[in-house]
Amino acid sequence: MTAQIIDGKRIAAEVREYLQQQTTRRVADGKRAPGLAVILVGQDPASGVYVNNKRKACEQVGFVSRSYDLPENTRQDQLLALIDELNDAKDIDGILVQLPLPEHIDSASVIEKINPDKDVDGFHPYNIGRLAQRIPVLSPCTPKGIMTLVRSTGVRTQGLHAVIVGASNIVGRPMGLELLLAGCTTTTCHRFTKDLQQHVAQADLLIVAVGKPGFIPGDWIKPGAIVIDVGINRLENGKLVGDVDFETAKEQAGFITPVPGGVGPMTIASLLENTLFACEQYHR
Ligand SMILES: NC(=O)C1=CN([C@@H]2O[C@H](COP(=O)(O)OP(=O)(O)OC[C@H]3O[C@@H](n4cnc5c(N)ncnc54)[C@H](OP(=O)(O)O)[C@@H]3O)[C@@H](O)[C@H]2O)C=CC1
Ligand SMILES: Nc1nc(=O)c2c([nH]1)NC[C@@H]1CN(c3ccc(C(=O)N[C@@H](CCC(=O)O)C(=O)O)cc3)C=[N+]21
Repeated sequence: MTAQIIDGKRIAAEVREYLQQQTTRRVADGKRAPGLAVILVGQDPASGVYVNNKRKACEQVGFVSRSYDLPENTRQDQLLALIDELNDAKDIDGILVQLPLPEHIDSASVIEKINPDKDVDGFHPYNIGRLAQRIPVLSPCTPKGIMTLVRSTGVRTQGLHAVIVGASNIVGRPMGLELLLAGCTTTTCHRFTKDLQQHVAQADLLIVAVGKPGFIPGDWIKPGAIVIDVGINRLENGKLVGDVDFETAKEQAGFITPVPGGVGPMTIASLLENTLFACEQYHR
């Protein structure tokens, strides 16, 4: 069996197309375009690429994007002061602080400083709490984008056994919540999980977000499963690969996302969706 490829690049382009139409309509109605502020502290090359992709996507759909590239040695109080200023800015609907932050800055304090109404990453404890209670919310972009990809397969999520490998704040844990809300029976695996292979083999829907190239071999995967590979790993030869061994996995899975061109573009599309939502819901 050869898996159907879930084309995240195409689905993300469709979402952006819709957002562009909505933005054009807003502006024609005399309203302002949604505005996103993106803050990058330091020079991490990978973060630089993602941040640029976000800025480009904003421009493409007609949003206003404001960029703040701060030096590595920025103090926490300076970053918090900038967030305060953006919390008050009338033309800014979303604030994104690229993670990871340099070690001398406490990311939890930074995230909590963002006005929850402008927290388009959906990382603020208020928004995570709302998500857990199924109240419409700004929800974390990667899990949100993955839900769009899963729905694109046409497979009903209710009753599926979803196995998530990785339990980070930004992907694994909120992913478990989203899938629980979608009616899946969920298992979240992490560093201390015993017999990972046995859990993976039971997954009708497998989400992998660990950050280790080829971490999940194809022959662990249940035949016909939906496989979502979140990992972004740059090999020494420059090639970008996921956490799942794609070549062997596509012979087992029913559906699979590629890297690149799978989850990554959807994360950005979901960020734009959240920015429009924040604009319409909170700051019309
Ligand atoms: N495509 C996209 O849009 C995005 C891609 N990414 C990519 O996804 C990957 C994961 O990112 P992120 O969640 O931020 O990473 P983190 O490093 O924050 O989290 C990794 C998770 O994997 C778990 N883990 C590590 N080793 C093992 C192991 N041997 N067995 C089981 N679990 C293990 C960790 O467990 P523990 O909690 O016990 O430490 C942790 O929960 C990275 O490659 C990142 O670049 C991330 C965000 C968005
Ligand atoms: N506050 C915050 N919010 C985030 O959402 C966030 C973050 N910090 N820190 C880092 C991770 C990672 N992440 C990605 C976004 C886009 C691609 C992406 O566009 N990927 C392309 C390829 C990119 C490339 O060529 O390197 C693809 O998979 O096709 C990847 C990864 C968002 N994250």
